[in-house]
Amino acid sequence: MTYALKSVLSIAGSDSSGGAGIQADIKTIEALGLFAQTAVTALTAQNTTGVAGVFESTPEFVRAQMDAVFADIRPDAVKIGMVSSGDLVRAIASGLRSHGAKNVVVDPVMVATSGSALMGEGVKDVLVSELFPLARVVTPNILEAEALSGVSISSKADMERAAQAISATTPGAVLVKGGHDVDATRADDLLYTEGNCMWISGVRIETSNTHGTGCTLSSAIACGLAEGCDVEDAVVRAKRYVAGALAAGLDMGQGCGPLDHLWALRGALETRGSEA
Ligand SMILES: Nc1ncnc2c1ncn2[C@@H]1O[C@H](COP(=O)(O)OP(=O)(O)O)[C@@H](O)[C@H]1O
Ligand SMILES: Cc1ncc(COP(=O)(O)O)c(N)n1
Repeated sequence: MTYALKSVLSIAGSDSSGGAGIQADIKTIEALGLFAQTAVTALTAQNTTGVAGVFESTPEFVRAQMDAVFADIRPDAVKIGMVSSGDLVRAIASGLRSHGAKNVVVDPVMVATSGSALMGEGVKDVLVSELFPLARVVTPNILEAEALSGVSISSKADMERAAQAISATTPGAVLVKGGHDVDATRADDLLYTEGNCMWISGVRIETSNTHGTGCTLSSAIACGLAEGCDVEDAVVRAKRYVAGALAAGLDMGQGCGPLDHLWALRGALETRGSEA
């Protein structure tokens, strides 16, 4: 018997430490049973404590990767992560348009969990004008939502105001993620679609090992969309997957450590790890 899988293309940066970026995306997509393809926008020299260097791909070479992917195994959804320059954003937008890409999830990655900047000055405006119009979902965290909306966020009402402002820049849904600060016991995310606010609730898991949560969430959302879920279902399922990966208790590295992307399969694997 032969078979095919639904495929998700991740257009994002490589994280040498394996917890975020392209590496998180591939692990997530494959763990959820889909087929991962990639277009690498940059290499980062990074670990759980910070980013030591960034080596950007050229816009032409990102486009060449996209063309190669779309010409053969056509992706059912596309996730966009770290894009560090305006020229890269423009090349990606042009590629998405000419291939008629569907189910585009844009994660407007600006700063790594460790605090290092991943986006150049002025790139935010190009991201908004070029990529947001093509998105089915955009997924800013609190800091990114503040930068995109100009609303300073310290409450759930502020998250709603920011989402409303951002939604003026995209035909897609806006998911403002609640992983940072607003509530000490909850990690509730706000999904803003066509003028409606819906809270996707989550209990805050007590851990500092959150490197790659946003990358993991956005690629899991892309998986749901690739499988034909509506946006709400895709977000609910993705949030459940991230919560499991955080709650698993993986503890590695000296800073904000990675999640366990294979948490749901761990019992079936021969390698079960050892106590940290
Ligand atoms: N400590 C936590 N417990 C439970 N869920 C979390 C926690 N931290 C983040 N999340 C969830 O992970 C996802 C990514 O959120 P966030 O960490 O805000 O994004 P980013 O990685 O882009 O900063 C969201 O669904 C958020 O609610
Ligand atoms: C290459 C790359 N892309 C994205 C992130 C953001 O990670 P997070 O999901 O923790 O916000 C990262 N640290 N490195």
